[in-house]
Amino acid sequence: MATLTDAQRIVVKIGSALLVDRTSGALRADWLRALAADVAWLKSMGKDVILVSSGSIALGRRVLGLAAQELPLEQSQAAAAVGQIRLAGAYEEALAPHEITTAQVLVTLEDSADRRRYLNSRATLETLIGLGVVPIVNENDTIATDEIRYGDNDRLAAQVAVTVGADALILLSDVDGFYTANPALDPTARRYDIIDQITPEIEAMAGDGVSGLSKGGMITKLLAAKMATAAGCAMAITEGSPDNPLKLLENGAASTWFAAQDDPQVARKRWIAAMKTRGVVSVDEGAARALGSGKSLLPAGIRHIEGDFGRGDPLAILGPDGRKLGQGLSRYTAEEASAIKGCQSIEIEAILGYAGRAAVIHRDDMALSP
Ligand SMILES: Nc1ncnc2c1ncn2[C@@H]1O[C@H](COP(=O)(O)OP(=O)(O)O)[C@@H](O)[C@H]1O
Ligand SMILES: N[C@@H](CCC(=O)OP(=O)(O)O)C(=O)O
Repeated sequence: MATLTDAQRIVVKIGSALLVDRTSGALRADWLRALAADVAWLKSMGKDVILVSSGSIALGRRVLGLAAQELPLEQSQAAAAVGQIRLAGAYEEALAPHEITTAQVLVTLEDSADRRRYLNSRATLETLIGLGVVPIVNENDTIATDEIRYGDNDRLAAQVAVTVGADALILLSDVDGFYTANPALDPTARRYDIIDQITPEIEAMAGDGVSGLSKGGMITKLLAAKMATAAGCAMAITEGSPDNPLKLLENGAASTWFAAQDDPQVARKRWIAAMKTRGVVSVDEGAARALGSGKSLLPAGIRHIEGDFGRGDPLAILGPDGRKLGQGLSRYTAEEASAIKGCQSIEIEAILGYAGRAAVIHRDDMALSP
């Protein structure tokens, strides 16, 4: 079974019901302080931690004095705008005593559907993580309308986990795992310790949530599990409400783990290899050798560029003899790539007029042919 200490990059999703007291609507500050201690413990082991936290609507509705039932879209957007400041502030305050810097990252469904925006958000998250920051991610509820929103943070958290190549996704919930039926309604329901495959039988066991503050229930958690595990990220559901839920999970607290189907890197490369290419980049002998030994493609090794492609589009990579070496995602447009081909990376800024990335195709975005 997967464990937290085995994972190097961990995404933790915190549901509204954990962060906000159900009756008073107030922030559960003591619980959050204990969670911050868990995050500090993981960071002290050299792990990368990304938090995906719900709670902006629940916090904001209390401040605005809005009713406890389902709000019309405009009101929930207003509540999110008010609550998100408090939400991010609360994490900053809780993690500061551990000398952990936080960053607020608000995303919408479109940020992952549009490849360019996806790559940009990936680069930002990667930079933050590299600087030791703990990103606090939520959906940008204030601007996301129904057609363009996830609406639940389970799938959003899975998307973040896939985007950053995490190897563990932990959903802290109000239930300690996945049961044969909704345990709130069926006292005979039994919990699974581990689920290797999400079969139609498993899917049929997932029901809605009943907490009133949350969205999605088990249905969105299973969708999240499918996304994460297919991309090589193991996922756990565990009860989040006791203090220090991550330490408890590591010490064997009840949970359900969904097994990763693949290594995250392998899954990502398979995804890239299956894309329809939008252009061609032909490279010289030296670059072909460099790619073969796992390096990124630098402008210096590029001979020709073909096609009309944008940043993030997939390109076929051809060797000097015209043989296809593989394919990868371009970090430049066709126009930019043509302008910098054959040049040293250090010259990019002078040629384009702005500082770009050193590689035209980064090795993480490249799948070489077998
Ligand atoms: N098969 C199942 N196993 C466990 N919980 C289930 C199942 N089907 C439905 N549920 C419900 O899903 C709830 C968890 O989802 P949700 O209320 O959305 O919480 P969260 O705030 O963590 O997103 C549980 O409390 C339970 O009522
Ligand atoms: N983005 C919304 C939360 C949506 C959501 O998924 O809520 P939950 O089921 O509590 O994780 C918010 O911050 O209020």
